[in-house]
Amino acid sequence: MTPTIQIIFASLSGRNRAIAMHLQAHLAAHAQTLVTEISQADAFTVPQADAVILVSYTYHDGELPDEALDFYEDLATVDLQGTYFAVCGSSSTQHVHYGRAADRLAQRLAAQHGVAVAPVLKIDGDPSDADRQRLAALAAQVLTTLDSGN
Ligand SMILES: Cc1cc2nc3c(=O)[nH]c(=O)nc-3n(C[C@H](O)[C@H](O)[C@H](O)COP(=O)(O)O)c2cc1C
Repeated sequence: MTPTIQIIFASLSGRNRAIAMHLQAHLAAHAQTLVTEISQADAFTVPQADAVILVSYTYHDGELPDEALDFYEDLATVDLQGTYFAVCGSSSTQHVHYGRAADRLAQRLAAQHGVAVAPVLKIDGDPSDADRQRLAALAAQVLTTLDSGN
């Protein structure tokens, strides 16, 4: 059966939106994909997908984006057993807490018993060609995991 993958992104200036679309482009031929901006995402429906990929920038002083807070809080009451996940995002090494929002999202997904398919993938600023390859590899890893898990 065709797996379903939800891609949820937070993006202020567009990098993480583009990353979400890039991931979708790699996944769409093999999975049913749904891309949602995080303030519009419903944490309670995440378990309906076979896998979820969160894509987020980091803001303030290593914090989650403001518009991600409701989703993050709601997630704390959701059982993600059997849901695979990956987290990635563009943030900036110019800041002390590089990409910490991505780490926090991954920790929350794991705390709710989601199954990580890969380590958090952090991108510094605009994705380079190498970063695009790492994103493609992440997408492939999600598909491989779903293929072997279903
Ligand atoms: C006010 C401000 C605070 C930021 N704080 C952090 C931070 O603490 N850690 C980090 O890794 N990046 C930080 N960033 C960098 C953003 O996460 C980075 O520019 C990211 O690529 C933005 O993604 P977007 O284009 O999807 O909005 C900050 C950026 C701004 C403008």
